[in-house]
Order: sequence, then structure tokens, then C-alpha cells
Amino acid sequence: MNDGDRKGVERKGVNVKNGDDGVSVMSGGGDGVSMKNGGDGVSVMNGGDDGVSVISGGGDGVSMKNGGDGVSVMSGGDGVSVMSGGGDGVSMKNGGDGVSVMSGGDGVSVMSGGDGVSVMSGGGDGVSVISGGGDGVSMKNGGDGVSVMSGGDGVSVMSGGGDGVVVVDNCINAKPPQPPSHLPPSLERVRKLVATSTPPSLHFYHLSLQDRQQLRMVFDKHCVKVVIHFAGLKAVGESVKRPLDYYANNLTSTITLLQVMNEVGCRVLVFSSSSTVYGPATYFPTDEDHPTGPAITNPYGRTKYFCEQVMKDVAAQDKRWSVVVLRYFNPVGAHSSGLLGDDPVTGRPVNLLPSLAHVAAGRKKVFHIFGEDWDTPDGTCIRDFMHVMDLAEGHVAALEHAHTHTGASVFNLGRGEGVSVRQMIQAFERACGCSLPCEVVCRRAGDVRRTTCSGDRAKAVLGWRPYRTLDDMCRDSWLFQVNNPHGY
Ligand SMILES: CC(=O)N[C@H]1[C@@H](OP(=O)(O)OP(=O)(O)OC[C@H]2O[C@@H](n3ccc(=O)[nH]c3=O)[C@H](O)[C@@H]2O)O[C@H](CO)[C@H](O)[C@@H]1O
Repeated sequence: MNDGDRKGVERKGVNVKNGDDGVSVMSGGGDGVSMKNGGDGVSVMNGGDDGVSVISGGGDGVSMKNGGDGVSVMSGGDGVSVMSGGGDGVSMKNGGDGVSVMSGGDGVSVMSGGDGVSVMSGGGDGVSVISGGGDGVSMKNGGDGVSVMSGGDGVSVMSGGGDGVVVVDNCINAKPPQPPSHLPPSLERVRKLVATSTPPSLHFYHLSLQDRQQLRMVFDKHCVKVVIHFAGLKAVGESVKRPLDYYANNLTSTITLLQVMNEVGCRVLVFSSSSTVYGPATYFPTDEDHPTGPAITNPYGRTKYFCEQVMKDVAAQDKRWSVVVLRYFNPVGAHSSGLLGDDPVTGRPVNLLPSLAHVAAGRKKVFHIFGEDWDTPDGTCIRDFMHVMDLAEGHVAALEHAHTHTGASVFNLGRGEGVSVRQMIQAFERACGCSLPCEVVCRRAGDVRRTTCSGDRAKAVLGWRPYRTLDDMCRDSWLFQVNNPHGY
């Protein structure tokens, strides 16, 4: 049941392509490798065993793209990573459980995300690092400086200055730093990949965004130009059970981050918000002008709404601020390399797709469908699922916007296609090749019946459009599970 119009969705990518006078190298192997390179640069991407590796150079319609003369390497942790680097430098990106995007110019960019989405974009000669846990952190860097961003329980900070990278994360929902590198395992994967070319210096701070003193020290040490804030706790059901944890973490970290940014004069921010701020929407597809706030059905959603309000007030009071709020619909999937996927530190995922993957892998006995009595064609909830790589690319576009605009702006990121929980189960069964044991249980507290996104504004203003399919999402999610049977 596609209740949305997927106009604007297209798939222009080429599995393997080498164009013009460039060089493309891909390492990965197995089945399903996509690589593309164009222009006169060199792009390298490395994937896992039988996974997929993609590297992209110029051209159009590739999930990752690199242009110019530089070298780009991308790697991910649990999630999805997209990196786009141009110029003469090195760009690297790593995602934790979520999505990471990085774009670098002449400098070095590294990003690491926890549960959410991390985006970093570095231009000029500087260094940008973003790292986030929870809902994700986004950070961006342009020009010659450094960008740092951090989020919620997972804190991300990026810094640089010259040729270094700084990442800050409290690793609340990701594996903590491990010896000998003392980096989180996901970030270590990135470091190793980058080390194949020009190794940037990488600084990791294991701290919380709520620690104002420590966070200020990071900003003092590194010349941060842009922050992508996508850290935060993000489980709807959990937020109903632990509201204080959600308010304390998501709000305090955001306010602390804004205070420190203001103190040091870094006033460019991209924030990971959620479709949950609309509550039960009154029309579909839902655009950014739909009312937000009062109807929200869970504390998680209210923390996102409150953070949005804080940012809008700050940007209204001081015209030097540039804030881009991104309202994600339902990001799912994993990086096509099989290296990055959803791997919560608890080992017990609560979101739909990682839960299905655990059932398919035998790590969980049965999948629980939260209610089959909703007012939908098959009785299960409808969501607007979007591949994390598409989401990551949306962040790159948002970073460009943040650099060229002041004030606060808001964009939905989603595909505009409504898919029921039952339909998603069927799609995952196609991907893993087996039928999955399911049991219908009570509705989950805090859920809404349906979400479907109008992405018209993001398409018109940011020039962003998602193009990956439901099958792409399930295939990549399953590949990550197969390649990482016990996570990190
Ligand atoms: C409407 C809404 O608030 N959406 C937000 C929420 O997604 P959701 O809470 O919609 O994401 P989810 O993956 O937890 O659930 C998706 C759908 O699957 C159902 N389900 C999930 C797990 C399971 O074991 N069984 C089952 O039936 C669930 O009831 C829902 O209808 O959180 C996300 C971050 O995590 C994003 O911020 C979304 O924008």
C-alpha cells in the first residue's frame, strides 16, 4: 500500500562505473559491489567480506560522491556512512548505529555517529569532526577552521584546525573506546581506512555534552566553525517509561551545547529533529507547516519539539545564528558495505528493522507487532521509511544551506511513501530469504497511527531527494547483521 506519491525518487546510480580520467578503487568483494568514479580524482571505498563497497567520484546519482583532486575514504560503524570529499584533502566518515555523512574540501573531515545521524561537512583547509550518540549529532565545518558538534547522551564534537580531527561522544549507546587506540570500535574502523591514504590526526573525547566545562575545553582547544547536533535518546516506548531521563539528557545537552557555541562564537548548527513533533498528523503527506507541539504522543517527541523551540528563539534573538532543523521520518537500513549498522550496546534493539534482523538471525525468538487494530488497511502502523544513506546525503545538503543562510529553517526528510509494519516484515523476509515468526501484541505507548512525509521543501530548497528503495533498506540491514552477527 503506497499511500504516498514517490515522485522525486529516482535511482540513477550505476553499480560499477568509471568515467573520464579518474581512478576508482574499490575493495570489498562478494556480491553486490557498486563503485563509481568520475572526474580526475581518486576515490576509494572499502567494504567488508561479501558486502558492498561504493566509491564515487563525479557523475550523478551516486550515493556517495567525490569530486576534485582529493582522496576520499569512507567507512562506517554500526550505521550508515556517506562521505563526500573534494579538493586535495582526505575525508572520512564513520557512523555508529545511525547515519553519518561527511563532506570535506581541502582539509580532513571525520565524523562518527552513535545511534543517530552524524553529518559533517568540511570545506576549506580545516578539519571537521562530528560524533553523536542517541538521536544523532550533526556537525559541519567550512572554511579554514574546525567544527565541533556533539549530542545528547552520545556526544559528538569535532574539531580540527589544520589537519586534525576531534570527536566527542559519551558512548552511552555504543561500545566505548578500546585499547590500544582508545577509540570506539566504529571510529577505529574509520581510522584504519583513512590510514590507507593520508592519516589525519584524530582526537577523541569521551565525555557528555552535558558537561559544560569539559565541552568548553574542547571548543577552546579546537577552532570549531559548525556543529551538527544529533545526539540524544531516541526510543519512543522507552521515553514513556523514563521521561525524566529523556528530558534531562536531550534538553540539557542541547542547551549546554548552544551555550558553549555562543560563548566561543560558533553559531552554525544543524539539528536532528523528528517527524514525531507533528504528533498524530491531520493530513498526509505532512509538510513543515503542519502544527507541532501540543498533540505529540510521547516524551521523546516533546524533547525534540522543545529543542526546536529553543533553537528558534536563539536564532530569532541573535541574527548571527544559522540553525537548520531536520525532521527525520523513519531512517532504517545500513551502509551497503555491511560494515555499518544498528548495534545498540544493550544488544536488544527496540526499533523495527534491527529487531527484525535479530529475529532473522536467531538472536530473538519472535518479532512483536505492536498492535494490529490501527485504522489502516492491514491494521498495523504506517511509517515513511527512508534509507540512512539518503538521510546522510540530506545532511550534506543541509550543511550547505546552513553555511549560506542565517536564521532558523526547517526541513522534512523522508520519501513520501507510507509502508505498514506488515509490509516491512514482508520486505525483510524477501531480503533474508526466510519467513519470520511474528506475534501481535498490544499497541506500544506513544505510537501514532501513520506518518508520511512531504519532502517538497527539501527538494526545492536543498536540492535533496531520496532514491533508495525499501528492498535496498532491508538488504543492507540484513547484510550488516550477517557480517556482524554479534555486533561490534
Ligand atoms: C512517529 C514517530 O515518532 N517517529 C519517530 C520514531 O520512530 P518509530 O517509533 O516509528 O520507529 P520504530 O522503528 O521504533 O517503530 C516503527 C513502527 O514499527 C512498530 N514496531 C517497532 C518495533 C517492534 O518490535 N515492533 C513493532 O511493531 C512500531 O510500533 C512502529 O509502528 O523514532 C525514530 C527514532 O528512533 C524517529 O525519530 C521517527 O521520526
